[in-house]
Amino acid sequence: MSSRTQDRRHYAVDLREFSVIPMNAITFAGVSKSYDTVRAVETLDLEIGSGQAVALLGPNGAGKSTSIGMLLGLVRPSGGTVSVFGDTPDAAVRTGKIGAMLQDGELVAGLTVREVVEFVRRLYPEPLPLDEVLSLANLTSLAKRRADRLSGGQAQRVRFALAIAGAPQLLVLDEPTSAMDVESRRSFWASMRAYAAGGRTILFATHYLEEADENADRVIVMARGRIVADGTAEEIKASAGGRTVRFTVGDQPTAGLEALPGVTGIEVRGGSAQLLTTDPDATVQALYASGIQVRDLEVKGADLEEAFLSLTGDN
Ligand SMILES: Nc1ncnc2c1ncn2[C@@H]1O[C@H](COP(=O)(O)OP(=O)(O)OP(=O)(O)O)[C@@H](O)[C@H]1O
Repeated sequence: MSSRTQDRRHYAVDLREFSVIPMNAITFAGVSKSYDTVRAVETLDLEIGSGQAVALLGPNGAGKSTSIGMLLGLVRPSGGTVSVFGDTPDAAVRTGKIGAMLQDGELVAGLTVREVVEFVRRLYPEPLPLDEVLSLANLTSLAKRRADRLSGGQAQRVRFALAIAGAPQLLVLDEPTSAMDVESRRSFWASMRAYAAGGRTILFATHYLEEADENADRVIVMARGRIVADGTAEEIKASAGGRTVRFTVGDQPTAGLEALPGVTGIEVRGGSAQLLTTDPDATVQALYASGIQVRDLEVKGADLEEAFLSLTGDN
């Protein structure tokens, strides 16, 4: 075989491998983190494919920020390895593959919005065009304003602009809308979706369940350092009790409702009862057979809030 044929074969094999094995954007393999006696993250195994928008949802202290810190190379894991597009977090940050918007971060005093964004853009090898960054972050009309004289929501938009300035393939946002009012939040998520539309990967931590529901393809719920659920918002709702059955019960005794088939939770207040159930048909049949006089019966999907509380054990 000539060396030329050998070269060509080698090339063909490489190409095939490249197309068959899609690279994960994020891999956590057996990752844990302890701060002295506090076990912030238990053994975490997680793969996030390229192009997904993923919400990391969980109550205070669940381990979200610690996981994000490890992803960005800011926190060293106590065990396991984190990789980003096959690289270490440090290398991925250095080469501009990750952009991040963290919970705080002062904006440079005395510079305009345009100057701050331009300054950061220039740190990256292949940044987005300045006008595109300003437009994506909804900052075009604020470009000449001083960055240290903005409202909380406007300052968050500048932080978002800085996070996308280097055209990162992975954008990581830690509770990005915590200081925003409803309107700012809506416009922020529109910007985020516009950025994600180019096949980029987004990971964001949030306490707001409706944000996860509306903006993520996949929702990962963490509690006490562990993943307690992982799926679409719909799957998570279904896995945590599925449906609610509501009805008016008046002042009749309600003992025994919790024992009806499928029921995983019950709340009785002001003459109305609400049952969380995995099997609404069986629950309703048994309810009618129980002798309780049921009025205004209604069955609907549990919302993500109920699912979340049930999964994290915070109810
Ligand atoms: N630098 C630190 N030193 C000691 N303990 C820490 C440190 N950072 C976090 N922890 C602890 O680790 C646990 C996980 O915290 P982490 O901030 O990762 O959770 P979180 O889900 O991001 O919470 P929040 O939503 O409140 O930001 C908590 O018990 C927290 O008190």
